[in-house]
Amino acid sequence: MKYVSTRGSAPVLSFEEAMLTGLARDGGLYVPETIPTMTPADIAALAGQPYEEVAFRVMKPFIGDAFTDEEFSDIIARAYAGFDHAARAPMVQLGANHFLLELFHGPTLAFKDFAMQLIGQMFEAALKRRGDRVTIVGATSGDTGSAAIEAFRGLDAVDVFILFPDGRVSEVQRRQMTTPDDANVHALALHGDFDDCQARLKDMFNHFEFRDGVKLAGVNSINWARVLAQVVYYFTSATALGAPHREVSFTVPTGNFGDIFAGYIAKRMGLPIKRLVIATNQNDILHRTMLSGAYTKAGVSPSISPSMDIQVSSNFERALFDAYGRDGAAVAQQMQDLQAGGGFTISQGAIDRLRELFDSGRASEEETTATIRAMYESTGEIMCPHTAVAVKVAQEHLAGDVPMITLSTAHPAKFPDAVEAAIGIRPGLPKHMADLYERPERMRQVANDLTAIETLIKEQIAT
Ligand SMILES: Cc1ncc(COP(=O)(O)O)c(C=O)c1O
Ligand SMILES: N[C@@H](CCOP(=O)(O)O)C(=O)O
Repeated sequence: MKYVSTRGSAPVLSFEEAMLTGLARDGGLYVPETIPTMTPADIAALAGQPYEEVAFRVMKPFIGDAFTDEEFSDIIARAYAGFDHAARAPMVQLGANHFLLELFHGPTLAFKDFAMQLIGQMFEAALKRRGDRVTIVGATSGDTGSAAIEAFRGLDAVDVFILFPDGRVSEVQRRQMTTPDDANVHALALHGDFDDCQARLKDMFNHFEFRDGVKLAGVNSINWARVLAQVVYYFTSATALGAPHREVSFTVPTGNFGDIFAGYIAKRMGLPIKRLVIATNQNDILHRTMLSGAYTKAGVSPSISPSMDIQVSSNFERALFDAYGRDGAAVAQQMQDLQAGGGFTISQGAIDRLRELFDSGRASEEETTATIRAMYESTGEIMCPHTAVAVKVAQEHLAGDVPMITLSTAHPAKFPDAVEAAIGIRPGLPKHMADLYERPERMRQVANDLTAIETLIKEQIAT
């Protein structure tokens, strides 16, 4: 399996090279050259299998010969051993034909653990074999950072630097990033928003002298392996509800478009997904784009679902690449327009193709709070604000007898203020994090300035 860049002019790589490379050298994102498919019989055979077995069968065609079957099985087993639910991604029913897919049973209580625990294991195995070490830099609006730190802390072959927007993540998210005391972990509070963090990260990848000097690697959904790991739970949940004999739809709380893009890949692989619904908070650039065909940046306004406070949605580029018939030059032009002028207009053909696949909706702050309250009152379910955004949008897209699966992306205890404001109950942290508020914090403030960030990283690596 080979990987190509969405901008069409970077080297074609193997799975392992793409995983260790992160951003393509032309500024694009790696995607598989072709999408492997599964037959209805292959999909039917997944029903009732353990999560780990489904993960192996779904991901194996994408990884080529990066790992032997035995190595890959062991990697998967280790990745999910720390989850606190035997099903890994269990479902609960919210109402007639509406299901919640709980993706917060990993160590840091968000869906990011599904991919990050796996790529932590894959990086370790690949770097050991190569006798190499890398510098991982990540950008986070709260959950990617904590999951990355948990997955890579204490490893000899990596230093991890996480840029988070100062004051714009929840206290639990911040403490998850600032309290680990491992010497290879560095939490950097950047003076800006998540888009600034992600833009500086991409600047670092595009600054080849720095990139090559520190052997930069990425664990954001820039990294194809992150997206791949997230494809698996679309299969486990859909087959549990009758796929491939029955179509299902998904609503996904969306920011950087990685999670919903994983659903798109599942569909391309043959999973009978009827609709993929993009759910945004008040930072609704993706919903506006689907309505108008114009991707136009507005300022980020902080919300009670802070992990989705994003305006430059990285993986949308991967969807555009396919919508433009894999024309890398067309994508490169649109990305240049975004950088230079703050937006671009999608061609009629490409937006039509996107609308064939995706629906969209938004939830305001008030609607998010009202949904947390209504769901608690009607089902007893306590949900995080990101999940509530998606539930509100999903309710607008319930259609007849097609089951709707809404992704529940974080544990409510990561956002206790928003939950308490809605229902008067402050969700408690699980046992392994019970002393989070007592642990000492360690972080560095950093300006939204490429040179300042690169200098800090180089200094830390040298010590
Ligand atoms: C809790 C939560 N929900 C939803 C999202 C949005 O996911 P994506 O960025 O893959 O669209 C994020 C951030 O990625 C998140 O942390
Ligand atoms: N919401 C994310 C933002 C980064 O997304 P990623 O999937 O590209 O890593 C976060 O919580 O950090």
